[in-house]
Amino acid sequence: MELLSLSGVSRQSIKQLISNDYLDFSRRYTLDSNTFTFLLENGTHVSLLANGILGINLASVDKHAKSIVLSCGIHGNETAPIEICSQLVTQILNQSLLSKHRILFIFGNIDAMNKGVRFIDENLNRLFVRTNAPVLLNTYEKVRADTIKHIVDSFFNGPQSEKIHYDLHTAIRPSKHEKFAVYPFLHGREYDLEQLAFLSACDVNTILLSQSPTGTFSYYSSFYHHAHSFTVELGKVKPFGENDMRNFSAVKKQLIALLSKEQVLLKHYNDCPITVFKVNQVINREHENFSLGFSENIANFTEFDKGDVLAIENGTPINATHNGEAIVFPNAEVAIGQRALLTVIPCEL
Ligand SMILES: O=C(O)CCC(=O)N[C@@H](CCC(=O)O)C(=O)O
Ligand SMILES: [Zn+2]
Repeated sequence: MELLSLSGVSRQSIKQLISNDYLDFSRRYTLDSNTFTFLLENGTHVSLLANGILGINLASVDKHAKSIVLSCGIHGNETAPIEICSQLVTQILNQSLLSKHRILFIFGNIDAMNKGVRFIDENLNRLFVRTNAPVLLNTYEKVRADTIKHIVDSFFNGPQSEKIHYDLHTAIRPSKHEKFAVYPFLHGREYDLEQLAFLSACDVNTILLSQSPTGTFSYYSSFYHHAHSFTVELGKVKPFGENDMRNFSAVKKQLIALLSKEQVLLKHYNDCPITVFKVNQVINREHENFSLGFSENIANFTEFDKGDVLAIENGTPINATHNGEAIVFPNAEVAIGQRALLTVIPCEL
């Protein structure tokens, strides 16, 4: 799907296009002017800040209002989260959902969404870094990451309030824990048990504690803005229209509660059936000659024993260091220098 220009289209028609079908609008049209804002009858301010990036603001500042970023489509073929967010936007625009909080809805990689692929030139979810290094090649994703970072920075630098970011994904392969979340490395800050109880209410009962900085979007908002941030994996990648939305009813219900209530009522963390893992190894592909030590299509969280070969790089094996060490996100085809798999081991919080 080629993006169409909005130049020459009246403001009223743009408002109608956005309100009729926001996902379709985002996939079809490119925003030429800087921003486009309109007001709903219930007082909600809606601002289109860039292609696929929509800000929702309250009529008046409320000291309880949280600042919530819901991102999806950072990988273009991970469609279920895009459909969930698009349904939430529709409910806000048709005023069946009144948000009590500031929200930023982000469809990450619009071009990749339109082509049904993970990315166009490079993995967008490795580009959430701040650097002064000269840009050698301005890929679609580099430009998009800059736009997203800029908008997220001004959103989180707005009114001081609780900051939350759920970056919603689906995984390439099946998983022994269908829904799970990556808790970015906190540099010594405390884990937030209420956040984990919220994720549990969303049916996300497996948490991976990252142990080092990364270039992911959730790490970016966590590190630079001290937001409660997570990469949330909601199931397996499927094309648009093929997701069984019943699998996401808990997450959708909880997101609606989060947006529409001042405070969501949650179980205590100790009463949630949460399993916690910590990252044990981050195995990067450093050479052309790199292969996995197991079949490409085994499920995430498949366990290995100490000494088992997890990958072979330039003839050198990389082994599991613990019994029960499990693999997550294996992908031998990543660009050189990027993460080819994670391994995790169970831990306590
Ligand atoms: O299924 C896969 O191999 C990839 C799924 C995915 O996109 N995962 C994220 C995780 C980000 C994080 O570690 O926080 C990614 O790889 O970008
Ligand atoms: Zn993803």
